[in-house]
Amino acid sequence: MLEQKNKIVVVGGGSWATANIKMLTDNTIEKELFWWMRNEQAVEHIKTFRHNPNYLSSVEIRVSAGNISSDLKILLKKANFVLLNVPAAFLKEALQTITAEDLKGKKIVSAIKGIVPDENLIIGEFLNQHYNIPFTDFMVISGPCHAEEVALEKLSYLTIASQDMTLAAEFAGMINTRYIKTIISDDIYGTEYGAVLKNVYAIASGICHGVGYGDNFQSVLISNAIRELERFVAAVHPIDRDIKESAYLGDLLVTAYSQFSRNRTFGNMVGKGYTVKSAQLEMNMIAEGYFAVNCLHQVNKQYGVYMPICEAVYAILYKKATPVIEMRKLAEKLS
Ligand SMILES: NC(=O)C1=CN([C@@H]2O[C@H](COP(=O)(O)OP(=O)(O)OC[C@H]3O[C@@H](n4cnc5c(N)ncnc54)[C@H](O)[C@@H]3O)[C@@H](O)[C@H]2O)C=CC1
Ligand SMILES: O=C(CO)COP(=O)(O)O
Repeated sequence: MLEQKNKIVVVGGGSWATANIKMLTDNTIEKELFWWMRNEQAVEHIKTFRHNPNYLSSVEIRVSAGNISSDLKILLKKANFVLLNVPAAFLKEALQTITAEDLKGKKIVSAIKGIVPDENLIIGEFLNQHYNIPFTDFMVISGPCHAEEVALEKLSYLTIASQDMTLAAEFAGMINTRYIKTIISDDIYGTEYGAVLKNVYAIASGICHGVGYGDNFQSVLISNAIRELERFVAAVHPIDRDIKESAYLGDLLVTAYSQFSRNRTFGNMVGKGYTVKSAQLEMNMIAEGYFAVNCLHQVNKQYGVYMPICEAVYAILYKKATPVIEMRKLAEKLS
């Protein structure tokens, strides 16, 4: 039997949350949306003016004013789907007022492309270990898709991954629109880790650009990056997958080359000589790869995968290695 109306709470107030709200409201399947963000001022602004003041401000928000709140616990009581959209580094903080009981029985979708710091866990693992979410109730939404292009209704493809493919198809049906096509997959580990890694490679791409390498070198860097990504996901979750699919290669390409990429922009600043702190302050947006590369460095101690690009980015961001020297050393290892 069809469950009444789907009720979805979107968690997070940044660009991707705003873009997801747009997709969900442009999609014609009947549903009720709730939106949580921590910033009270932004909540009041959106209720009054129907636009997010801080991110993707051009998007008209069509969520009932009464359904937008900074109280997550209350919103969760009304929802059967939860779409997580805060950067991984702030996920614990965002969920600090709730318990496993508040999420019990709900279907959780992660749109986060990061690793929870300190825990060194991807989102599915984190929710499973800390909130008892069964993997069969968990989905990942990923793929090459910048929020800014969603705002412009540029044709984009998203992959919904879940161990329960029927559930993935159900959620895909709730977000596809004229400009969003959906693909479903059962590879939650590869989809999550692939998205985490491509952010680090986009930082590497930005650093290279910042220190003066051209398109010729960038293409060699990225072709090495997809092989590094493939080695790592094969070590963590060895299943038969085609790394050329858009959730893996496509997402790497868009993030490494797009003008909209936060990770590439951040890397470019670091390559040009900004300190990590000053680049972060200047951006007002989050480059997930900065946090992820530290976590990956720890996680890979267990797997021992050869990851020269990740190690170069780690050395630059966490060990104060000089970008130009580190990139020269990396260039010797690429083929
Ligand atoms: N923006 C995009 O095009 C896409 C983003 N994603 C993923 O979506 C997730 C959310 O990223 P975006 O919406 O892009 O973020 P954003 O960079 O647009 O916005 C930053 C977000 O972080 C929050 N934030 C900043 N500092 C904070 C703090 N100290 N404590 C708590 N929260 C804080 C802000 O409230 C805001 O929600 C990330 O994992 C990202 O990788 C995935 C696909 C596309
Ligand atoms: O994941 C993204 C595009 O698919 C967004 O990447 P950035 O966070 O680097 O902007």
